[in-house]
Amino acid sequence: MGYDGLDDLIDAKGTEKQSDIHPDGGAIDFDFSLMCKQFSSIRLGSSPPVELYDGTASIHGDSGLWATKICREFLSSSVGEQLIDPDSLYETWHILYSGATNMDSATYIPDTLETETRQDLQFTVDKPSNLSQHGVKQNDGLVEVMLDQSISLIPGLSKRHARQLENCGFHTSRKLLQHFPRTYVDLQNAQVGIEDGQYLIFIGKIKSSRGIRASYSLSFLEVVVACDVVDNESPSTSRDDGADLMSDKADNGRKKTVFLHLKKFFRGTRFTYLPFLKSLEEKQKVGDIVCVSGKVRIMRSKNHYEMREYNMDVLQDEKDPSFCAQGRPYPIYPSKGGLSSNFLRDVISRALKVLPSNIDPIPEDLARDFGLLCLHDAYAGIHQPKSVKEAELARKRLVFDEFFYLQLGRLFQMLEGLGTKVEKDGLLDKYRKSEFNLINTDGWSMLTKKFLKALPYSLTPSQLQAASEIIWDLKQPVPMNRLLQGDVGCGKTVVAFLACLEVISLGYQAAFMVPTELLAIQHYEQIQNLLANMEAAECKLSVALLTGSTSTKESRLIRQGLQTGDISLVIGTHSLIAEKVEFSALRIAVVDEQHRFGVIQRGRFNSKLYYNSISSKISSKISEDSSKDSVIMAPHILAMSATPIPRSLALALYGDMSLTQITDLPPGRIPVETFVIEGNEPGFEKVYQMMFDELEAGGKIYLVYPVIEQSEQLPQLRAASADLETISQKFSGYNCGLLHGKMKGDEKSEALNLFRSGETNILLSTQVIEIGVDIPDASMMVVMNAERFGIAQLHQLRGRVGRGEKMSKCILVGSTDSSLSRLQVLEKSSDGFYLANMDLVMRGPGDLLGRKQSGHLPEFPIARLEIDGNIIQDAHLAALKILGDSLDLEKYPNIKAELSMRQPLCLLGD
Ligand SMILES: Nc1ncnc2c1ncn2[C@@H]1O[C@H](COP(=O)(O)OP(=O)(O)OP(=O)(O)O)[C@@H](O)[C@H]1O
Repeated sequence: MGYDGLDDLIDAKGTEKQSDIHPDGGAIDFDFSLMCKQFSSIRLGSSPPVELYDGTASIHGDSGLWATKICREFLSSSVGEQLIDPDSLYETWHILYSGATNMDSATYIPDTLETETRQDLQFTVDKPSNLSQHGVKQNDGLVEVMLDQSISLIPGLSKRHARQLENCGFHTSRKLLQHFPRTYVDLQNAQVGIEDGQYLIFIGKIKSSRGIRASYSLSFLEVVVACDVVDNESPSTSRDDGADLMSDKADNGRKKTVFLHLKKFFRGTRFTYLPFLKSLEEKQKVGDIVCVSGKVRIMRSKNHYEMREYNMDVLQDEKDPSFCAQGRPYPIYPSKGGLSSNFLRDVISRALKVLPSNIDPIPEDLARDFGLLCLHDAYAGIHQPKSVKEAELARKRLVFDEFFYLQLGRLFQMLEGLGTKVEKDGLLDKYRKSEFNLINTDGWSMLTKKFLKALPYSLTPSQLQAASEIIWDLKQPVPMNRLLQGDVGCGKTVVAFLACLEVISLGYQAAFMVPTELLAIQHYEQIQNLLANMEAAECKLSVALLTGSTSTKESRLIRQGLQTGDISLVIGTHSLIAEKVEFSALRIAVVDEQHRFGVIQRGRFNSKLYYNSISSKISSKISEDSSKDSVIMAPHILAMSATPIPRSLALALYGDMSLTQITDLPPGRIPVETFVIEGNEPGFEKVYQMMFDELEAGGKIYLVYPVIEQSEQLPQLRAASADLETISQKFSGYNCGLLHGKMKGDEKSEALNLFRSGETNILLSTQVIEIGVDIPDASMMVVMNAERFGIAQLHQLRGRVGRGEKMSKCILVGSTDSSLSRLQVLEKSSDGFYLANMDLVMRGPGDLLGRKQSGHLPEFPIARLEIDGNIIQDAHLAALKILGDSLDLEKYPNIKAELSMRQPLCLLGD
């Protein structure tokens, strides 16, 4: 045959068949069964293992035996088997062996690495001294777990390998264990049939185990497992009598035996030596019943299958093989920085094997109360689940942790800002009281009561309740941090005004920050009108408007007024948080449409106002009647959100806030009639006709466009500026106006005022009107290219009409037929919370909140806000429970340590 021996044959095969270098990187992919046909000394199936390399044994025999002996002793000695990955036996052996023989660094190249990294990534041996560091150390009662120790301490990882993992962001075991499977493939029982590339699970008997030297620097272990499976092709098959484990008497005639060739490859000269290969072989005991799962590849010989990516468990006698062979999820990981899914699975499984069971900082009883797995089981369950249910339970626990530490961090930070236990308990109490049922205006100041009386309408029960809740909060010795939510047009502004008046009546100041100048002007005019209704002269307050367009002279005067305390209420844009603006006695800051401001901005706003209000207060020594406590108190914050945010999202974004919801609408509101129409020629004809009818009936129309100017890139989008002429011609008897974000401040308010007064009948606008614009007699809205907007955004836009008592219409013009179905949800519902939830589920939080705000959402590696709403509520309750029990977390040192490790506090931005 032209070969001197088997060594020579394998070496020659390795070099000859370059195409056989596996694309995964370097492992030689020769078909061992084919070779058996050529070289009769190798036999498969029931044949006993063949001592292939006796010749080399004489060269290294002594040191090999010595090393194997030490290796065995080493395993049974102090290090303890539980800390050693059975698969790393060869590596442990290597340490000892290399000490004796002083060989080059040994390497193991898992055949699971992607090509580009495969050459660089190598498993070598852990120093035994390191192994002991993987246990749990008791340190002053603190469980110092391995989770945050360096990745290099995972047994069997070479320095290079650890470095590569670190470069990909896996600095610690925690990082690695939190690299969650992207998906699970359905591992099926092989009895259903075997096809190339399938993930299957088998029960079989080990027939042989061979460590084979393939070349001077490459070796591999091949374990052959015989399994009985149903023969779908022929009714009767000759069977190997050793492989009848899965036989079912009824099926006896239709079974066949298949042979699995489980292969692991090793690169490195020292892995080609006999003692090492022997030690590999010995780990797999011929005759053992095993459960093997992984991906099968068909070999050239019939009924022979190769598996390079596999798990193998030896079954104990008492285990029911059929149970073990049940299908289960098989994790597939997202590859990262060139580390393949298979490689990551290998390393994660090593990390799991040394993961101590008592790593959970959360007390057992709390975990039980919320139906959670312990942390150890959760990591095991997510990475190596036995069932989909187990994976789901594990996921639930890990999602809970993400939310829990976020909530805990936020609440903890809030508590840290408070002085006394009474204040802290009071704050926690507030969070616990999700329902505040008391409507009580008795405690309100005279000024607030007069304002209430002078309103041209009565507040709805829900508005009254919200105002009661907020005003009650204002009287507490703790700064309020509250989010006021409600559907479009429910009347949040007036509730916020009531809160402002309450603090003003006590001699303090209020600031009202809104995201656009238009809205600032509108609010300013609205409060002036409402105050004008009040009879008593002493009720005349000094109110100022401060925006980017305020002249330098005027803004200097306003700043002076704020500093001296002459101005009681200032309404403005983010100019209010400019460094130069100082307050004399700021007591409440209202942040309207607060999700338009980034969290960082909000934080800056809070702390700035706090600082300024203290500094100016102390220096000017005004408000003699204020108690010392109130001097050092931060201002109350009332945030308002017009986009109804599902509670889960609100907790994630504003976990540090108490929530108040206005759940009803002012009386007499008629739901806006909504139509979805395709934007083709007949569609537009219909739309124009409806517009004519509306104008004839004395209505006012908003025409909303996705863009200002026509663009060459997106010619299908209708543009506001470009359409002005067309629409003006079409509706020649009526006046058309234009409003968009690129116009100057005064141009914008003029356009809006003309529309408000009725001089303009049709206002062509971009989505700039989405926020807060309140023109009660606007009765129709047409949204062009409506599919470009999110559901929640369209609901907001639609909320600009139907604010009076007139029946209003909203027409959503979709560009294509296929875009209509998504829009139709708006035809059916006018409930903002329902629609926000739909948007959350359909498009995720990013689209619901818009890019700016969603950029401030904390990162959740595993949680999905759209489906994990219940878990975040549980986490919120659990955080309250823990803090209620120990305000400074001293009773829960492990939780405190974990909290600081996760660093959720910086997410607050303040
Ligand atoms: N109880 C009420 N009865 C009648 N009208 C009311 C009542 N409360 C508020 N309004 C009026 O309803 C309109 C909408 O109020 P407001 O602008 O405060 O709503 P909003 O909740 O801020 O809505 P949006 O989020 O759309 O800005 C205003 O014209 C306001 O005067």
